[in-house]
Amino acid sequence: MIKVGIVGGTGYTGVELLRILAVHPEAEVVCITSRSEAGMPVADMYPNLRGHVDLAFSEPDAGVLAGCDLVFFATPHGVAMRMVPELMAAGVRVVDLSADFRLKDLDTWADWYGMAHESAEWAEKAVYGLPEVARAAIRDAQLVANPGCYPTAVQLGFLPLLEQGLVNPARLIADAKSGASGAGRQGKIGMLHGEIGESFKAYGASGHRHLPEIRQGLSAAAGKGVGVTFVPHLVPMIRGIEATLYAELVDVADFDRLQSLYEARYENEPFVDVMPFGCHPETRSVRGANHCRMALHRQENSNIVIVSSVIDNLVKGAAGQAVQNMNIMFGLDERLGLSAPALLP
Ligand SMILES: NC(=O)C1=CN([C@@H]2O[C@H](COP(=O)(O)OP(=O)(O)OC[C@H]3O[C@@H](n4cnc5c(N)ncnc54)[C@H](OP(=O)(O)O)[C@@H]3O)[C@@H](O)[C@H]2O)C=CC1
Ligand SMILES: CC(=O)N[C@@H](CCC(=O)OP(=O)(O)O)C(=O)O
Repeated sequence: MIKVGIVGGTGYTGVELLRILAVHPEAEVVCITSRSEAGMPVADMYPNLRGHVDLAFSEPDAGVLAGCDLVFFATPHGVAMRMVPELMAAGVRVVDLSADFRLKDLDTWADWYGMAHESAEWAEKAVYGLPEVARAAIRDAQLVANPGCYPTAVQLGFLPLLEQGLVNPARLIADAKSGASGAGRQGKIGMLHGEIGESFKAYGASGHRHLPEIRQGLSAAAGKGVGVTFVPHLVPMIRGIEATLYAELVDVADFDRLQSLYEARYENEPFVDVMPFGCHPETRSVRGANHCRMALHRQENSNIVIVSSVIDNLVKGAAGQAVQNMNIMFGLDERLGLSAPALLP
């Protein structure tokens, strides 16, 4: 059994980790932290876990965490970078769900996250944990930076086009929409039901912290710098991200082979589903599941390829992908604990 600790257990990604790990045959959660709720039984806060999780929340304790085989950080940015070096020294493996170790350029990180990075050594050594790109490196990593939710949907949708050099890398557009759970559980007026219900808006159009992360991943896939326009939107649903992606095909004759290219690229990926050409994947088809479901389109007589990519932001966009990474790191079947299909309706 893998002894697992979770730092930041009261947030949405923390409780999603618990939901998945509660039925994982090879992992046992031995500690789950919350400073504000220390002492409270987890199942009192989250009754869906009654009968599955007997633990109570506890204060983060470096000694207890150092006794784990793997620690997940489900904390706001700025927390993991301060605690990880000690865990690394103790030989613990870490999957960080926050953005602390995702960017390799630490000046860019500091600009977007509003603080200086405090662990340059581990930012360099961390492996960016998108399994569909970095499976071999994840297997050997001590520290995995779990990708952001929007970056997961956007990168998986664009990757085959960029890896094959089929599109103009300077003009990529990602028009993405997220449910409200993407903003976490802490109270904010802008996230109240009365504020977001029956409404729909763009935000971060002039720049969002996921833009450098998307640019970093897509540039690596293209083997050169890319130009991306990324605009996130907030939609009045709880879970889910839909990213509509646009790219200019260099040679329109390539439209004939795009579908088979995508199918071949993701043929052996247990969590990426390429639907038939022209389908419109729905977020509800991945709700609660670790899948990214996508489909390709061509708009009449144009050279624009459109990819629609959907994920559950809390699963493939966070906790599910984190458990997928844990499975890879420990040499387990990647699908362990993650095989449940989506909830419908
Ligand atoms: N929501 C989403 O869809 C996604 C979120 N993420 C990322 O995952 C991380 C967690 O997100 P989410 O679950 O939404 O966040 P929440 O804000 O809902 O929860 C944060 C958790 O971290 C704990 N925490 C806060 N500050 C500290 C601290 N200084 N030391 C220790 N624990 C602390 C909180 O408990 P307490 O204060 O009681 O200790 C709480 O349990 C974030 O970095 C987020 O950006 C990534 C992908 C998707
Ligand atoms: C709807 C909403 O507010 N979404 C969040 C992104 C989700 C998230 O938590 O970002 P990470 O994946 O980087 O942790 C935002 O726009 O900041």
